[in-house]
Amino acid sequence: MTGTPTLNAAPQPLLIVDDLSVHRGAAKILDRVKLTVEKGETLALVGESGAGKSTIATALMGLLTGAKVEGHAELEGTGDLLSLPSKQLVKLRGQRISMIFQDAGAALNPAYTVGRQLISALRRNLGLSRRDARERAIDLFSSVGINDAEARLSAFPHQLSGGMQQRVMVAIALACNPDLLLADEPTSALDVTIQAQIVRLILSQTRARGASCIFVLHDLALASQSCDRIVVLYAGQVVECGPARDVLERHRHPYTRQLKSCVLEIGRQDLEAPEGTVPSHDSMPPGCRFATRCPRALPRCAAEMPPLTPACDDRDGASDHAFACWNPE
Ligand SMILES: Nc1ncnc2c1ncn2[C@@H]1O[C@H](COP(=O)(O)OP(=O)(O)OP(=O)(O)O)[C@@H](O)[C@H]1O
Repeated sequence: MTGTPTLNAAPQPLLIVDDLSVHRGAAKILDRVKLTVEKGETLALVGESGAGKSTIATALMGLLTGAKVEGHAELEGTGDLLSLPSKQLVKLRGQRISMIFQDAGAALNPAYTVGRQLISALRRNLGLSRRDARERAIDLFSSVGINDAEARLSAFPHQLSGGMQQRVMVAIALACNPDLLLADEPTSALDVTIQAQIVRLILSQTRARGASCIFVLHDLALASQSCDRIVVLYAGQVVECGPARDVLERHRHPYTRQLKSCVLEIGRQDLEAPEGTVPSHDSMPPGCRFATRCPRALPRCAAEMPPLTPACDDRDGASDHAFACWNPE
């Protein structure tokens, strides 16, 4: 028998996104986005409003409407999510990949109790009996910190606080032990005092299940504290990516520096807002999209798009830290 070299083979990533582009009419909302999510890893997508973070998450869920999607998103054992027939995608949602939305109040159905919404997800996806699904729903509610879980099953969404509604969404998203959780700024509609609790809850629950998570965040500091790797997006493109610590402490792209100083210096009188505005999607420059706001821009930057380049500055190339800039820091 001929041996096959599988014993020492590197584990396959859970998700490989390759050249994901999204067009809405003439506007190119995402431009050849590449990212990889390892099994059990938490990846943060950061960037200012309009960078395309939610579009990535929604495209992976197959929920984008009115847009042309190009590229590939290989989910291990499933194939390309972007070209799966919708019947297969429906089956996959909840079971292998699930999403927590920005506003739980809007995502939950106001006409049904939260228990009914969770129990029906469990019955539909796992084929549980009504009684087993109810028991599992109580366990899930308890595991996400909902007190008096059994009684809360009969609450309607409007009877719960925003934080409780988001805990319900976390329970529903994790109900069927998905391999990949997409969390799209799940705390943006919440009081600051409970934002950190919900972020911690999502990360601890995903990690406890060995699942991977793509976390959409505005806040680079929060991303670096809570996630393994970071992808920084600007105007639909990846401008820097790598291990969270490298991106925060050894950033090379001037935009990452600006994001970082916005977070670290917020509240200071001398905070320097980036000058200029993000170019409009239907008239993007041929070169770097950040060039018009960049304090380090060279003539070349406006004319030629910089490719993602390995940073090679850390741990003998063991890190996959990379940046797209002609004049990096
Ligand atoms: N349904 C839509 N129709 C038209 N344009 C859209 C639609 N959804 C998003 N866009 C545009 O796509 C771009 C990316 O939006 P997206 O919501 O993905 O950004 P984001 O980084 O998640 O921003 P935010 O942090 O504000 O949610 C924006 O310019 C937005 O205006």
